[in-house]
Amino acid sequence: MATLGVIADDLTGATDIAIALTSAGYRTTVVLGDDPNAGAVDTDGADAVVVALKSRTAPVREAVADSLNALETLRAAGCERFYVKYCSTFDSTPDGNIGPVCEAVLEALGEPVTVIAPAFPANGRTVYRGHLFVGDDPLDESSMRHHPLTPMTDSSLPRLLAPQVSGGADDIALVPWQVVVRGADTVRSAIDAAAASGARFVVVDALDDADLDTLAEATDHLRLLTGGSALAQGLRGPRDFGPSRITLPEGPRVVLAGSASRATQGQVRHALADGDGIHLVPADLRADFDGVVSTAVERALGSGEGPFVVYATSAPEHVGDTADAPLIEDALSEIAARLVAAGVRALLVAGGETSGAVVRRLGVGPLALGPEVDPGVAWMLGRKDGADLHLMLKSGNFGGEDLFVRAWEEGE
Ligand SMILES: Nc1ncnc2c1ncn2[C@@H]1O[C@H](COP(=O)(O)OP(=O)(O)O)[C@@H](O)[C@H]1O
Ligand SMILES: O=C(O)[C@@H](O)C(=O)COP(=O)(O)O
Repeated sequence: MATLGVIADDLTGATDIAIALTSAGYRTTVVLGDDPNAGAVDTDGADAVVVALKSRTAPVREAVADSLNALETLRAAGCERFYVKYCSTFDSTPDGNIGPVCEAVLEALGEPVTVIAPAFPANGRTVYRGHLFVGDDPLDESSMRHHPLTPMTDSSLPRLLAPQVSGGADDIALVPWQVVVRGADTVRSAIDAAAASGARFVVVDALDDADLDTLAEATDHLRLLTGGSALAQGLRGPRDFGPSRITLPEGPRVVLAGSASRATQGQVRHALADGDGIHLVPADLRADFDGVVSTAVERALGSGEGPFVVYATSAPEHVGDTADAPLIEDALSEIAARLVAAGVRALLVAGGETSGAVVRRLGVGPLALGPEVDPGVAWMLGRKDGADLHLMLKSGNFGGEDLFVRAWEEGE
């Protein structure tokens, strides 16, 4: 029976935390939240189950309902401890749903307090004095300021959270780094003291993995944790896994990049220098959706050794009207479906929303985790029409610049 249940707000986030949990010693299964069979998925033998939602940009009411449904699925699978996984860049405007989802899950569990811990040091996300940094920059000065769906204009986690929870600023406390370095017992006392004075959401600073290990130990009495994936690395699972291996099938090396994030833009440019690709332009899709999709599929199927990249964005000026986002997601999903129907058995998809759209269109069942290629990025193995399907679902901002080339060399 699984003991840890994770509610992840997007599919790449689900992959990311599945990687962290596996390295922490949990046998982990990822199920899609809107898979009609999700409730019946066989999670026997799993130590952790991750339900992947597509709720990051959903309206509050819908995100809360989906998250509470996921909680029920996890409880039915035998989970006793829970984790709400959101993005390490805390993608959530004042109308965002991170606060409402955390509050709803906390209340459904009848628990008094949880922590807010988006830090992911290996990918440059750190929290100091409650401010979230991306590399050298506060969140609101990073490329997240211009994200097409969740532009971030503040870096203070307490300030971002206050309008989203019912108790406002009084519901939120901060455990600063100066307390974190004093060790797990001190952090546990600080969290309990914050709860005793009425706070239900405790933001905890973290500059490196050691700080997150301290936090994981300090919170082993809490039934609900919330954060990015890196806090999960500090949890202690029951197993010790060796490195996992895969053999990628022969065939075109197709990358479907819907992400407009800076890391993806660099990866697209790097891959185009080594391979070939096609730029999806919303106006062209509106004029002749089927024609554009057919051309992309034909060219991808005929591509050679290098990666073939179908991309919506390779430069900041490509990011257009956010109203075009669903059109691009539809086009990339349709291209994926036609490629798989034509026999392609490995696809790399960049972007959380994009990955969610593609995987739902493909109708892939539960995903098993393969080797980690970069922090938070791994090949996953699903089944489609009775055959294996390898998927790399990459968070927009993750991965080295050569990832779209290197990913395919992993299983050679
Ligand atoms: N040129 C563009 N114009 C409008 N929307 C775009 C463009 N390029 C990408 N998008 C949309 O932006 C969103 C990017 O989100 P996502 O896939 O989650 O990437 P990330 O992981 O980088 O956040 C997708 O919905 C995608 O369709
Ligand atoms: O925590 C993270 O940064 C990732 O797991 C994640 O959720 C990234 O989301 P996308 O950038 O939308 O892929």
